[in-house]
Amino acid sequence: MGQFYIKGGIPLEGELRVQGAKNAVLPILAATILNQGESVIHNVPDLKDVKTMIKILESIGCSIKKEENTLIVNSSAIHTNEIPEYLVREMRSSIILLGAILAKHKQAKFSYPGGCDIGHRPIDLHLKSFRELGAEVMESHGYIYCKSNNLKGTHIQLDYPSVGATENIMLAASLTEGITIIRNAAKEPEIQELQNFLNKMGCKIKGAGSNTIIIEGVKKLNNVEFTIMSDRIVAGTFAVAAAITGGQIVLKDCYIEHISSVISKLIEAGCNVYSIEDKIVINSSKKIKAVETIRTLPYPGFPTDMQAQMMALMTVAKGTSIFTETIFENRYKHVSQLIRMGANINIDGRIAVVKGVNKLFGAKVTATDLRGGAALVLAGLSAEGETIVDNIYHVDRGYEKFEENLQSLGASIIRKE
Ligand SMILES: CC(=O)N[C@H]1[C@@H](OP(=O)(O)OP(=O)(O)OC[C@H]2O[C@@H](n3ccc(=O)[nH]c3=O)[C@H](O)[C@@H]2O)O[C@H](CO)[C@@H](O)[C@@H]1O
Ligand SMILES: C=C(OP(=O)(O)O)C(=O)O
Repeated sequence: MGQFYIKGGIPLEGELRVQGAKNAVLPILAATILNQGESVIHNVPDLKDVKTMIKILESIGCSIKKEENTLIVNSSAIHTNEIPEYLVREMRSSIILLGAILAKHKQAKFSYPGGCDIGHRPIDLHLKSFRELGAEVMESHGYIYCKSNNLKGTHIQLDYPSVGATENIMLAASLTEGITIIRNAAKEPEIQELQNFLNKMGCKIKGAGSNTIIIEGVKKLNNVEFTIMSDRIVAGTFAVAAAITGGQIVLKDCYIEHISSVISKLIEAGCNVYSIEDKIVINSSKKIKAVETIRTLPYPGFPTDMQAQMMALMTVAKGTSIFTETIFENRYKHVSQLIRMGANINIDGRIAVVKGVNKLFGAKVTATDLRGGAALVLAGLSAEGETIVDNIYHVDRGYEKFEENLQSLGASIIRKE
């Protein structure tokens, strides 16, 4: 399953280019099946989830060429709308293919998606929206059966601004006759990125980034070439790595406005953070102050995908921080592992109270999910002695060359298979 061996206590220093965004590239890869032609996608991060998405696309008949960080997807010879169950179960994002397959192939059979164990993660909003668009959706024996001969543009009011449901509706509606309006849509930058990609392919979508998205269905799409934006969660993770080690780093090719909620907490914690063009500079003196409250919220609120990493930082801050995880009900699995390293954390339901300690101590810990695993690596970088993080395949879902990038900033971290 792989392990990281980390020797803590080295302040990180240097410059790093931030990888392409996982949560942008996955729905965009799903969207490549819409044009029945060629999509050239640059800045694709080399991640386990991307490899799974490639396998899924190949399993339905797409041909894919990889040239370094560029993928060329040809979707002209898709021969089935059934995706092998073991691939669907490998990651949550497989569900996004349902919207694309419905739009293009009018029929789909799917099992429920898998992914990290961070909560129940229902897909009721996705399925309700497909029904509102006119699809027949049936759930039986663990499978979802969808038929969509009569899709029609409509008004969809989401009960919650779900990222995945918003993306799925955009994909399903893009080739659907009429106008679809999504209200209470998710506003994440990855939604805007999907809109940019789809419009470059010939779709007519506007409003992404606001809570109302308007999709005018079109009949045919064209070939497309697109470059994936940088990953705001990876940028945030490295910013915290600098903060927790008392380091000074520069992150290149990223947009500070995408992580302003994280940056404002780092500034509150005593770090000096600013941006110059597409670079973010983070200076930390290691005298971290506790941030009183951290409440995860849909964008532009504090991202749930940064909660674990920020908690690792608060374990060594002066004072007490209170975390409220409002998005996923089971996203505190890293807490028991941080406690093994000497952290003082108490959980009551969705609240975690973190009392800062002077230092953490190296220990053998287990990654239980993607961001929780990254948080343990950050804790290890600051801890006294050696930390061994087990089950790092979780971390490989979202971080390209994680240990190599940390090494380039001076960290002592090696991978053992
Ligand atoms: C690949 C990707 O982009 N993943 C991101 C996406 O996940 P994902 O798209 O799964 O997240 P959602 O925004 O859909 O989920 C947010 C909340 O809504 C609930 N919900 C969602 C759909 C639904 O049909 N019913 C329902 O109740 C979920 O259980 C969760 O409590 O957004 C999350 C929230 O920012 C991030 O943590 C994930 O990294
Ligand atoms: C939870 C995450 O991803 P996914 O939705 O792909 O499980 C994440 O990126 O932190």
